[in-house]
Amino acid sequence: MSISERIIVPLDVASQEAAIALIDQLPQVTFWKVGLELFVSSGAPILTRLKQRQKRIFLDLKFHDIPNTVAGACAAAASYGVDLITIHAATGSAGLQLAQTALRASAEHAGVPVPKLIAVTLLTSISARTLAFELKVPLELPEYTLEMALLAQASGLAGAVCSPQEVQQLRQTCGDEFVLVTPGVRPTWAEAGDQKRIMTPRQALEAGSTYVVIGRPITAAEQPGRAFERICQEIEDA
Ligand SMILES: O=C(O)c1cc(=O)[nH]c(=O)n1[C@@H]1O[C@H](COP(=O)(O)O)[C@@H](O)[C@H]1O
Repeated sequence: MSISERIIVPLDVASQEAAIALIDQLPQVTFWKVGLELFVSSGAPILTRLKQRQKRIFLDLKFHDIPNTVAGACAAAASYGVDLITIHAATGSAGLQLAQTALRASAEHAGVPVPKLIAVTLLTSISARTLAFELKVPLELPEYTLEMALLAQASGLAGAVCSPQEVQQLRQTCGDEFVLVTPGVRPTWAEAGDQKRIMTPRQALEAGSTYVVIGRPITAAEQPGRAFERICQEIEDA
């Protein structure tokens, strides 16, 4: 995989028109993420538009519900023929297992490749302080994310989403085949914004990320194409 193929760019915009404009502005991006904002506002047609352009798709709807409901949602998502789908690890093993089984059956029935189901361990906007004092989780943050990744792996999932700060530990424990996707990635010249547990793209890939998700440093740049190229160059110069 080339460096540019390991960068997933989110289409965090509110309309299909805005999404298409961004896709056409960044022809060098091969892997796009469709998240809650765009999918809720525009629905599935954006997936068809991406496929027409031979793009890979990360359908990031972060499912979190009872087992029967997440399984149904994963089955529906899998039938679109996307590459990656997210679910919260906190759904628990019964839901994760049922979702994985339903997703596989649905993809096979639709005759599309089976998407990789990956579990969000802990959102990258959550700090150690918030985990302890708001969410009342009695584990240290690195231990909690590792436990969530192991739960996902034991439930048959293909990978996990974590911050770059935990990715090295997860890579060492979960092995080379486990897909690790890290948002919360910021070049030194970009603002952190609401992300709390950040690293640079190069550090994240060196620490073991399979893919990095980089949004606003690219999409909010004056020249998104140049920002994307600059990030690729900074990784390659390492
Ligand atoms: O699942 C995700 O992609 C995700 C998980 C997470 O823990 N943190 C996180 O930021 N994301 C997504 O990654 C993207 C990050 O965007 P930027 O902060 O603009 O780079 C957003 O689309 C988030 O929805």
